[in-house]
Amino acid sequence: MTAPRVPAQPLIGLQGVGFGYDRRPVLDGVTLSVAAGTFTGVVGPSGSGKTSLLRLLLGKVQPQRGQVSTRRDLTMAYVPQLETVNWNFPVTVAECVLMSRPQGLRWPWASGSERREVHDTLDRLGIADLAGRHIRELSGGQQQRMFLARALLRRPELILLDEPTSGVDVKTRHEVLHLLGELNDDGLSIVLTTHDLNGIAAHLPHLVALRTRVIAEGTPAEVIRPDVLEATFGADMEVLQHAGMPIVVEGYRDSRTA
Ligand SMILES: Nc1ncnc2c1ncn2[C@@H]1O[C@H](COP(=O)(O)OP(=O)(O)OP(=O)(O)O)[C@@H](O)[C@H]1O
Repeated sequence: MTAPRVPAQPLIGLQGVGFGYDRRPVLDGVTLSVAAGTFTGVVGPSGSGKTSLLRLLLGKVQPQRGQVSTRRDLTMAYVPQLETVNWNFPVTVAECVLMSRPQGLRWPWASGSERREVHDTLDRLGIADLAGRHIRELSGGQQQRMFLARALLRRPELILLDEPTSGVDVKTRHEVLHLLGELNDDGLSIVLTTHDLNGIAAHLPHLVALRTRVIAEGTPAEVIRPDVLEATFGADMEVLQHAGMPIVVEGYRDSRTA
């Protein structure tokens, strides 16, 4: 006889969360749960509250209404939007990655095992040969990988990425997505935000459409639908099906009736 399955406690649960920076609500009545081993994409227009949601999950800001329950001892790491980073900071890739350690060690003082760990992480992300480069001299895709390396060095169970593929080319976007898929297969839980419905969202197992509230949640087939997209982005979009995957055609009706 098999034991009854007890649903695993979520890593983080949001119940009826309301949040705003001033009196205007940025998030309202948001109920969500991040389960172990899941890979979730949060989609929504600019200003819909995606970054604020990540900050709530991280515990950087507190809800004004409702509750955020985080499993005790949960280790999280955050990969910021690249535009928010100060690239003039005079450090190499290896130093920048090493500085993510809680003790924030600079390279000259790193032990052999710390150097090896940095090298192995950079190697896994395919940028070990860039370890000695100044961070300003990296391409967008390389910068993204360096921040992923920084996050992974903290050995998180959950990683939160804010727009991880904005400003990178199609090939890099595929590589980043593939890499995240591999990390998720290895057990890492992932939440990312994206504007990119066709290039990213359609390829993820689970999506949340956000516009102040959760408009819809589910598989890409359940979320990437004209009614959900209209309610989320306020725009008329047609959705085609190709090889079992939704493809969004933006401005379809507008261009026909123009
Ligand atoms: N520190 C802040 N102080 C005041 N208002 C803020 C602050 N950060 C964000 N906001 C406002 O809160 C709203 C939601 O912002 P948030 O960054 O969460 O949206 P987003 O969906 O991540 O947007 P984007 O896709 O453009 O990054 C926006 O209207 C924004 O101007």
